[in-house]
Amino acid sequence: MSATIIDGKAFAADIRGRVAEQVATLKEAHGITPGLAVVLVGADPASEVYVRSKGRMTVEVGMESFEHRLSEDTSEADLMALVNKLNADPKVHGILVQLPLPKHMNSDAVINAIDPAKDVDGFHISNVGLLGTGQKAMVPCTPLGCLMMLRDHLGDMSGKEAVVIGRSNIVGKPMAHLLLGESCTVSIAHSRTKDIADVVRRADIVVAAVGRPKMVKGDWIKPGATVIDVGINRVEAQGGKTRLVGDVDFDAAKEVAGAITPVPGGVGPMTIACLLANTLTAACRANGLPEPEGLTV
Ligand SMILES: Nc1nc(=O)c2c([nH]1)NC[C@@H]1CN(c3ccc(C(=O)N[C@@H](CCC(=O)O)C(=O)O)cc3)C=[N+]21
Repeated sequence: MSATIIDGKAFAADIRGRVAEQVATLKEAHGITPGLAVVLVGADPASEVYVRSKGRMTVEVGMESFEHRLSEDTSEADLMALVNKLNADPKVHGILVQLPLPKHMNSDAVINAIDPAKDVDGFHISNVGLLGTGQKAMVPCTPLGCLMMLRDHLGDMSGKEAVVIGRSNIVGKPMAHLLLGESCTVSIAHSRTKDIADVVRRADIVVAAVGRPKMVKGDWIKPGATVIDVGINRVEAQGGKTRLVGDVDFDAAKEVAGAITPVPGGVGPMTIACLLANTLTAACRANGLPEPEGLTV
């Protein structure tokens, strides 16, 4: 038996279409154009690619895109000054400071300087606390995208065993909170987990977010489980080229799983779609308007 392949690319395009419709309505009915500011410090080539595609898709859904590129040796004080300026700018509804930041900066301090209402990454301590206590928050884009795919594929998840592999602040921990919100029984496995294969084998839902290529083996997967692969690992391929692989051994896992997301074309495109959804949500909330439909938790 071969698993259903969850098409994140198509799903993300659908979400962007829904965002675009609601942006058009917001413009017509209220004269509001949602704006997203992306700040990139330094010139990491991978980050450049993501920032460019974020900017393009922001414009495609009818929003305003503001890109700020700062040199690698920018001081933390100068970055903070930019964040404060964006906080005060009424045309900016969402702010994303691309991570990782250069080593001389304190990322926590920078993130926590963002107005929580504009924190479309959902990384501010205030949003983390709101999510952790089940209150209305800005939800981090990657876990939100994973949840949307899970809801679409499974519907009701209550009582299911979910195992999140990875305990990062940007994926693992918020993902666990979202799954708890769906009434799953949630475990978080990580590098120190004993008998990780056995822990993963109990899962009806596996979310792999460790950043280690093909770490999750086919025989770790319970037959019929739903597998969400968050990993985006660039590895050497033939002819001196590189290619992207996930944290899951896809070819083996797809023979056992009920459904699985591919890499590329799975979680990655959903992350950007959810960033746009969060920006729309932020613009609605900033103007006291109802939440966009079908785009929030
Ligand atoms: N403050 C902040 N927020 C982020 O959300 C953030 C960040 N910093 N830093 C970097 C990571 C990475 N990230 C990705 C988004 C989309 C794809 C994506 O669309 N990937 C495509 C493939 C792209 C390719 O071919 O390289 C896919 O998986 O199909 C990947 C990675 C967001 N990040």
